[in-house]
Amino acid sequence: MIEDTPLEGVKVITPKRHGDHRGFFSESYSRKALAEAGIDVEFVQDNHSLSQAVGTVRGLHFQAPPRAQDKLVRCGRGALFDVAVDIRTGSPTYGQWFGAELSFENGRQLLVPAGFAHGFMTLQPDTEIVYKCSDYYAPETEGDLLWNDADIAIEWPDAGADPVLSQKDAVAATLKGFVSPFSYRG
Ligand SMILES: Cc1cn([C@H]2C[C@H](O)[C@@H](COP(=O)(O)OP(=O)(O)O[C@H]3O[C@H](C)C(=O)[C@H](O)[C@H]3O)O2)c(=O)[nH]c1=O
Repeated sequence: MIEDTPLEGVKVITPKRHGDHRGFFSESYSRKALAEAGIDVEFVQDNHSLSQAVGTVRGLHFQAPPRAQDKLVRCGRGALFDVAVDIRTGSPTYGQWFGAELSFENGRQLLVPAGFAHGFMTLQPDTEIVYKCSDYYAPETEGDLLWNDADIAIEWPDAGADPVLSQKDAVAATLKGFVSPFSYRG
């Protein structure tokens, strides 16, 4: 199932699970199935990270053009609140966010297109995130925005009362004064 969200191009994707007495089987990614739904992205790199503490926040991150990344995000173990923020200058939803709980249990995935910052907060210990990227890691093009920026005003779950952050994320830029490398092509 592929569901639209209020942000153009951000989709919630829930692949079918075939359950039986052993457990389940799911095609967690099919380029053909996505293309048939009008989502034609060539992913080239898979990322996998483990966050041990509940309330770990990673983000809000992006890579700037020409190394911008589309991401297809899922939760391999545990649960997390995954967020996309529209940072395309001129977009009618600039600065707006969409979030969804992704978990091993619900099998839900979030498609975060290039032009959107991405971040998440873990909701269970030892949560693993697995995501496909449409371009390779290019640290020289990385940008970030503060996870709790007052103007973006993401309604994070309570688990983030005392978040675990990287040093980089703790001092990320605010939306005020941010000059986006992305422009909206309506
Ligand atoms: C992103 C990345 C990182 N690394 C290395 C660089 C560091 O030595 C180590 C940790 O990197 P970082 O602290 O940037 O990892 P996260 O904080 O999880 O960053 C990611 O978190 C948010 C949610 C994202 O969507 C991005 O994919 C990415 O920015 O992995 C690599 O070798 N390749 C990579 O593609």
